[in-house]
Amino acid sequence: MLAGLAAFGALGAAGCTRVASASGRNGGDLLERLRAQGVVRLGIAGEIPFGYIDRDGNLTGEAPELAKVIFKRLGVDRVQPVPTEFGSLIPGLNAQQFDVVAAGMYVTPDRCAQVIFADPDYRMPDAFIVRKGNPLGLRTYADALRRHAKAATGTGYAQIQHAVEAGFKESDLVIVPDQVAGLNAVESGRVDLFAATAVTARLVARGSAKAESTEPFVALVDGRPKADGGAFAFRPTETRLRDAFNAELHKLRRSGELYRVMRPFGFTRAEMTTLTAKELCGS
Ligand SMILES: CC1=N[C@H](C(=O)O)[C@@H](O)CN1
Repeated sequence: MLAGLAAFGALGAAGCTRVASASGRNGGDLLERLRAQGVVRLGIAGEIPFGYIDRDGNLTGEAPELAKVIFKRLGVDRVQPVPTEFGSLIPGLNAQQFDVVAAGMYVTPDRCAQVIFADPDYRMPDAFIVRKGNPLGLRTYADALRRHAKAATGTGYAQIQHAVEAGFKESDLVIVPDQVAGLNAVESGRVDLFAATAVTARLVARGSAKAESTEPFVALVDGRPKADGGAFAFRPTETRLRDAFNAELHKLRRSGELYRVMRPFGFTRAEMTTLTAKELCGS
């Protein structure tokens, strides 16, 4: 199920851009349009297990699989991937390159100023990829700061903020395109750690002879543990689509099907959550 990630570069979505209809801009009828088209375009970031293309060329991951179930219930039969870098997901969504972000994106106040989120479908701590044996003993951002570790994370990742909250200067962080580049940077010794979601770190380091993932840990904000939950993101005008999506998500959660969809991707009951987007947006 967790088959390898097809190589993604920073694929643009050229050719996918289209001009929003007036009603699309004011949030009127995207759901109706998607129903008529029979297809919804999902922005993904090539990250196992969240959203990726498997070795057979098929779109999968917790978010696309959930999207398939939910959009079918909403009357949209097909999903179509639009791969891009994680840091390009919000700009791509707002530039109409795809209809929804299906990449397990954390709901953060900064992002809530740019997009609207469904409620989180999972919660997750961070972890590091470090050299085998963890020679610097890096278990948290505070450890990494104390040990003057060279820290890396991915473009646009929430972990940039987590590291900065712990005292790192943003300009001292090495920002790489994705988790595969992060693993390579650790393996080659260019950096001491790559910070990611715990499940990303675990899965990308699995099988590496030179690197391993640390135990999961919760990032701190203002000295307090930070709750991180990942969700689908929509353009700010698309409240009707977001609300319809949310209603189906809640039904799946209540019936236990949400967990059944997510479990094959390495999620456990500990990662299921009742956090809301509103709570995580801070409003
Ligand atoms: C699924 C995911 N979440 C984090 C974020 O939302 O920034 C980053 O670690 C990138 N990948």
